[in-house]
Amino acid sequence: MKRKLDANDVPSTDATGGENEAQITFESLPLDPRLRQALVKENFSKPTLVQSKAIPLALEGKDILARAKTGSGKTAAYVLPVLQSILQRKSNDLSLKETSALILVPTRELSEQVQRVIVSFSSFCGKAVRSVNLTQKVSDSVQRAMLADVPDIIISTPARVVSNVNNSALSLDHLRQLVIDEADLVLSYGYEDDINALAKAVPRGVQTFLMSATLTSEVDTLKGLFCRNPVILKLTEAEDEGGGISQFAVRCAEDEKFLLTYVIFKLQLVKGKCIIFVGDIDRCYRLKLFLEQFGIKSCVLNSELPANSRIHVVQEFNKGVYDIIIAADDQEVLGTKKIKKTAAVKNADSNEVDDDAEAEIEESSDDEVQPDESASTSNKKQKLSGKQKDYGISRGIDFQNVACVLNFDLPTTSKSYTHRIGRTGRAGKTGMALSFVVPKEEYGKHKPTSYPTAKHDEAVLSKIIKRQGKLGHEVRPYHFEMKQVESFRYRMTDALRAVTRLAIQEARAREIRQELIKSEKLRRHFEENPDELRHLRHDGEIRAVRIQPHLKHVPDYLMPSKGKQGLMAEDSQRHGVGIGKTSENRIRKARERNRGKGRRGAVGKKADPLKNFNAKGRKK
Ligand SMILES: Nc1ncnc2c1ncn2[C@@H]1O[C@H](COP(=O)(O)OP(=O)(O)OP(=O)(O)O)[C@@H](O)[C@H]1O
Repeated sequence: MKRKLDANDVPSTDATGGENEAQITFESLPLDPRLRQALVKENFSKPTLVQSKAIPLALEGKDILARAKTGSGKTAAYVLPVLQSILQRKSNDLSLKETSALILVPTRELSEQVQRVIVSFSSFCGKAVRSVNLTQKVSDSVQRAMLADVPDIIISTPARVVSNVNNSALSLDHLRQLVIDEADLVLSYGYEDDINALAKAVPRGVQTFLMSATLTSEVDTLKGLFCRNPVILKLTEAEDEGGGISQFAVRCAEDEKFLLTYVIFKLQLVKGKCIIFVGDIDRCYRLKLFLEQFGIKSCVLNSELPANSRIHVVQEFNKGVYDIIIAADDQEVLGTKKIKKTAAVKNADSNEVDDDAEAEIEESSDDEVQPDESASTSNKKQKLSGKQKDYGISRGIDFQNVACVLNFDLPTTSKSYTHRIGRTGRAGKTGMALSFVVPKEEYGKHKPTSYPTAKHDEAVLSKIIKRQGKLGHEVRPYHFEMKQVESFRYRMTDALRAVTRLAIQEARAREIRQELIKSEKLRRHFEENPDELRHLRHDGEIRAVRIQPHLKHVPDYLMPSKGKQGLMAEDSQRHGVGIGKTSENRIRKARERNRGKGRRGAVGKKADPLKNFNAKGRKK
């Protein structure tokens, strides 16, 4: 039955993180020893703000509506109370079999991610906790069998739950806890009908958690549908939304974006893992192929890749197989675009005005983030609004240990910027955000590579600066010593020239072909038609990019005499963008290796045509 409650019946509690509360530790929380063991294994030494506020209240059985920034640890804030409650009930009756917790998320990726967190936190619980992710790709009969075993926890998109409830494979009769993670996205991803159906199916009295990075009218709707007098946690940490992250903006022309990216990664000016955000899918592959020319490995993430591959890419990045991930916020691709003034969005619980709702670029594009394919058809047709599209692909995904976010193409809104930079500096760690900003006068000068939204960069940057300023954070200008960097231009141009439109299309198609080859669904078809598989494999081997082995190393004469520091203008050197002794040493060693090669083999100065060219063409 529907449990529409009027939130005004009983006043909600509003907590902020600014208060100087007694420090809560995990030891001080009444958690099962098996969960404590898992916390140690996971290196969770102290709770994050949202955890220290939400867990004690949740353990008391309160409904929670928590807004906390991306990366603030919201997952454990509900997973621990959910596990605790299951273990507590089972301590009285180990044979208890009931599905008592339902966790709803908007996408398959998030389902997988949440299940991984549950598995690691219940790793010392033996068979006491069993969870099933309904979005995994298994046959209906396998899924039915898993559900017949009555798992304790279901993680799913709303659509999958509804279809399993409708065909009686899943019963929600014994549900005790309901979590809606990324609550602000769930409705906008086209699950409205499913959510309404669930509101009727969920029993009265279930403890509800609504976790969200922003409080929107969608969250308010969910609160009305599922919550009883929730405790509302609006958490703003001192280091919230961009705190702990050093933010820099580099004004540069379109082609300089490529030049600087080459220099930054080839000379390892940035240490650690990096997410590069670009404006669309083609840019993803252009940059990937460009970096490949210099022997710099990266992987791509975009909405064109099937969900399975996206999950795989993030896992590989998290495992350290790749240090660079190039993510296309392809929701930002503009078919027709215009700047519109949107009506101010009212916050869910007050008359506060969300100042993100200022000027936004209205988008009309065919690229959509794909929610669960089984979302109600009518809703599936519903396009995501510009605001929701803005940070669809990476939102909520836990990219681990990201040292730097590079906005190769600036996003179109300050809110999207906040979400992008939230991929670094997670769980109290520090991070760096570097954004390329194309000045108005530079826009359009470099046609083949110009990105259409770049003409708004300066306007967007002022909004970003304003928003970050309100939060007490500074976006500082960063200057490279362009005279030094220029010496790398010839190589940059050479590499960029090799990355033709055809090469990009080929790389894009190749990625999809690989997915076809890997597809479970097509396996039988390929078994029956081996020639087709052979053709696909063969096509995959064609390489449309000219190989230029000489680009893979950096000749000595290109390095400034002062080392890498010489690439940064003096006012920016003190910010020390990732420069450390270790990488300086790496460069020194690389130079020594190069020198060694020159002596040993034929790759000496004279044998390198680029060096000869430069030696004549430039003053050294
Ligand atoms: N108490 C803690 N100690 C150490 N690491 C933590 C702690 N809490 C969370 N983390 C780590 O911080 C990262 C971010 O956590 P999580 O994904 O739960 O954030 P989130 O708030 O859900 O972010 P998003 O809104 O992007 O989904 C994860 O890698 C997680 O393992």
